[in-house]
Amino acid sequence: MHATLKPEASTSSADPVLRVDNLKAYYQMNYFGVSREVRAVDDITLTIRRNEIYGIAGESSSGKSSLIKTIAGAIRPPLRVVSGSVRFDFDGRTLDVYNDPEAMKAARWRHLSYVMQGSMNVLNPVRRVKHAFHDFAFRHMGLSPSAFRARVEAHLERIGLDPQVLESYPHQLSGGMRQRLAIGLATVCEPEFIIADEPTTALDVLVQQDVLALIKDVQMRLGSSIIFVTHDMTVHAAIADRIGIIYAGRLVEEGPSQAMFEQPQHPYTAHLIASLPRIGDTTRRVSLPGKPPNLADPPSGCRFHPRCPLAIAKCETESPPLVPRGEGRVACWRAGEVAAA
Ligand SMILES: Nc1ncnc2c1ncn2[C@@H]1O[C@H](COP(=O)(O)OP(=O)(O)OP(=O)(O)O)[C@@H](O)[C@H]1O
Repeated sequence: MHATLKPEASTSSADPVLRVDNLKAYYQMNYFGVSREVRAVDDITLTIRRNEIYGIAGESSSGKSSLIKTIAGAIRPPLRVVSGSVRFDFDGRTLDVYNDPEAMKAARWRHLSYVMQGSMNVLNPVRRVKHAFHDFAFRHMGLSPSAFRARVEAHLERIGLDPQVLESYPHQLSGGMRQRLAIGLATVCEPEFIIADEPTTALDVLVQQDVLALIKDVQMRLGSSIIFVTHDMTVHAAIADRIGIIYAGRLVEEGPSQAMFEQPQHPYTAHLIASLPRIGDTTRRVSLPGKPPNLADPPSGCRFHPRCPLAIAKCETESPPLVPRGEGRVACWRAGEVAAA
């Protein structure tokens, strides 16, 4: 076991392991000589505690993947960090993702791992699965080749895979097995922090349940923190301790999942919850009018106001700050008037 990877005795589960402060990350675009900025991550501040599963929700193009890539330090042009910071606390030391590239490189896989969107397809189709484990994890574990193989085999067994899969080629495995392997790869070094982008989206419902149970199990066993993205609120309900709701590049609500499902504070969250199908309820789900805004030219004031059933004049001109409310935070001038879904 990596004794140094575990939180020190003096740390408690209330300590933040990730602090994101006033983070802005924009796509710098150039169309026929005209430059534009797509404000995909626009002034996000959040913290994640040890042993916590934090879900990020929001509709397509709201900026979820851009946020999570920026947190993972996995951005490439045209996306760039404009301001703000992303800091992890590993083993009592602060890792400043955008100011310490060497420490970031050393932390990858060992302290911090990233299951990117479509990661079940990252396995090289012409190489046996064992090579992926070797390429990603061997140098971080400080083990002899035979001890490393034994460790990987034990890990695969724990996550419900026959160690024989190491000798397979990716095309010989089902989508669910490949997604399990992607999670296996991300967790074999027992990282303190796991970042996952849509880890279950491409899977059918039964396999999805299986993979969710696996993520939860790995998190409980390792005591890791997880931040994950999905647009699927039922997945958040199943595994997230807290949820952050993103709308047009901004965090508009955050809180413990149960409280959020019982009493959403933002009209957009109320809509996301109300649009979920319910067993036995045959009434039509109401869809939200309009489209998500263009992030190169977002609406003034509250970005949700053109689609909001509660909007008043102030919402068009003044952007509501994200302020504490109940057990979480919300950015809405009319938060007290949002009806439970
Ligand atoms: N490579 C890119 N170049 C320019 N703009 C981009 C790029 N990737 C994403 N965007 C824009 O950034 C904004 C946020 O996109 P992002 O993919 O982060 O949203 P998302 O919430 O993860 O969506 P989805 O659920 O569909 O993956 C969108 O307006 C999108 O068009």
